[in-house]
Amino acid sequence: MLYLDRLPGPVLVTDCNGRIKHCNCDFKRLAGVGTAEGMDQFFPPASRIFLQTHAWPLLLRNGEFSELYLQLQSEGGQAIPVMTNARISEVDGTPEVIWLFFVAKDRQRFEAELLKAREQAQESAAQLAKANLALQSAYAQLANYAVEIQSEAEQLAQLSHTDPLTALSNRRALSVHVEQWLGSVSDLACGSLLLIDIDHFKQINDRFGHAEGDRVLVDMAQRLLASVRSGDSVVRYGGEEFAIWLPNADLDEASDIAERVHDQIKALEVANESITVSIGIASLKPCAEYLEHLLAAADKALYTAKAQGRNRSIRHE
Ligand SMILES: Nc1nc2c(ncn2[C@@H]2O[C@H](COP(=O)(O)OP(=O)(O)OP(=O)(O)O)[C@@H](O)[C@H]2O)c(=O)[nH]1
Repeated sequence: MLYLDRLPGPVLVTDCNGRIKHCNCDFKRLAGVGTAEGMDQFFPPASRIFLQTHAWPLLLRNGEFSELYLQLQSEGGQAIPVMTNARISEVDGTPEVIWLFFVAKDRQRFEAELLKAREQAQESAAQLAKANLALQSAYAQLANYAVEIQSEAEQLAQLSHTDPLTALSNRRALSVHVEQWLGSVSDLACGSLLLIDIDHFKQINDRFGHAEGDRVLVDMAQRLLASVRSGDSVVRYGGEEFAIWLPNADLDEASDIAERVHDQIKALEVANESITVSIGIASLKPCAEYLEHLLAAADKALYTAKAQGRNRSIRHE
């Protein structure tokens, strides 16, 4: 059939049972001449099944199909991917099927490349998800470290404001308390300070030992705490010196508290001997004075209390 040989591509003509009637030169070059009369011989097993179960039913129902993906088989047994169009037409009253094949090696390569690209994309996505998880866990760890550092900083700040022996606040904390008060009250407010020094403390150490001296300091701290209201600050100011900051207390109120302190420590004894303290009292008005002046005034009053025979409170007027 000369006109079939002139067509640009492999063409096969069969009857409606797949018996070969003609094939052109391009088809023979591609799949060989064949040895049997059925077209099945040109297809590998998988494509034969596909032809029987899908292509033929489609063709017989619709009279044609297009772009079905099949595989032909070369004479050497090699699979050749082809796109296939087929149509039933009548020639002299007899139906015959024309099969057109388009070699689709490129499509197969594109599909393989596409598949590979998809696998790579999936792998990248998995790696990204893994990296994301690692990042999240690193963030969580970082947040934990931040919390730990914050808590350590708070502990350090606490330690730097605490006297290790008595667990009272120290003199650094006193300035913080007074400064805070100065920043928060009106000019008319009045705060007072008691500067308390244990009388003849050196003798306690000398006679009963340093450990006993320490016990007295700890006991003293407890009694001072018991003498004040919440909101007042008891601090260990130095060796055997304590201070009580009384925000919003004037000189009279502070003197009352000093008396309470003397009462509280009456029961504090070493070897049946009572311990006494001397107290200097001074008051502060936020508009005029600051902590150094307050401490200087209380210290002056304390010195006077000692000079006047100890075991007493003296007010700085
Ligand atoms: N056990 C003990 N003693 C301390 C501590 N800090 C300071 N001291 C002692 O406290 C004593 C203070 O002595 P002084 O300054 O002479 O005062 P004092 O003996 O109380 O005399 P007056 O204040 O004049 O009544 C010294 O012997 C210090 O060694 C401490 O933490 N523990």
